[in-house]
Amino acid sequence: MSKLRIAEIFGPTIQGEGALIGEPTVFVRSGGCDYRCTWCDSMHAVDPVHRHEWAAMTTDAVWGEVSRLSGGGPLIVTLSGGNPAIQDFGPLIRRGKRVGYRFACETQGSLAKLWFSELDTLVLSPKPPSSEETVDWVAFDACLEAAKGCGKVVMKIVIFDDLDYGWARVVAETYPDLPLFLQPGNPDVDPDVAVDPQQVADRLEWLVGKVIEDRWYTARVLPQLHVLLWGNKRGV
Ligand SMILES: C[S@@+](CC[C@H](N)C(=O)[O-])C[C@H]1O[C@@H](n2cnc3c(N)ncnc32)[C@H](O)[C@@H]1O
Ligand SMILES: Nc1nc2[nH]cc(C(=O)O)c2c(=O)[nH]1
Ligand code: SF4
Ligand SMILES: [Mg+2]
Repeated sequence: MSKLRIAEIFGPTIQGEGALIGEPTVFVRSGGCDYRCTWCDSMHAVDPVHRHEWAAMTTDAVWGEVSRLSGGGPLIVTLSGGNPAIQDFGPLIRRGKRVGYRFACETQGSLAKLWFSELDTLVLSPKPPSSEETVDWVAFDACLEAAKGCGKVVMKIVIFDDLDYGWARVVAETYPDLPLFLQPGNPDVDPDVAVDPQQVADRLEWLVGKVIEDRWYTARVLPQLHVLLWGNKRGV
């Protein structure tokens, strides 16, 4: 049986971002990503220099760890990374759903997978200009197509500056049916550097101000709750 490359499995903690904010969840963070966002807060799951820290695990082993951490659950399992869409999480989703677990996945929308249709929530997070990545919208649309049958699909856009904000406005107009979540970018991605809560609040206030000024009433603006609580610490 082929193995999954796993950077870390942790929780239960709360989902700190987006549509499921505040909900208890166990994270399965896969290793490897087809992007290199300048401000990625999870480079330990992206850069192959960390490959030796990633474990090759069978679906059964991943499931065993999720089950142990959640004390038998059920709860919602969040697949993140890196880009989880590089790998086949279908068997894990089916294993968990048999016993009442639900599954969410965070991905940038660059690779479509058939197993998206088996998720409860798919979070697509196309990357704005500040990431220095370029979105392949054909691939993004293929993700939407693959997700047909999934409970719900939402879009979450990270905003660092005015350019990102303007970009997000255009993207939102292109995808009016996707519930939209905006989150301010966190420039402090070093896990050993403390995050200043006042700066987090200032960035949030800046973004809220812009959304309200523009009467952009379909956008929901949220902070990264885990960053407020724990900074960029790993495993929370
Ligand atoms: C680490 S990514 C992993 C999943 C997938 N590769 C993606 O980017 O959607 C998880 C989420 O964190 C967001 N993120 C990453 N770095 C961030 C930062 N410095 N500030 C705010 N959000 C960030 C991403 O945009 C994405 O929504
Ligand atoms: N608590 C918590 N919430 C999160 N939401 C998205 C995360 C991610 O890195 O994908 C994340 C994370 O790493 N921790
Ligand atoms: S796509 Fe996600 S995991 Fe990959 S580099 Fe960008 S933020 Fe990091
Ligand atoms: Mg994160």
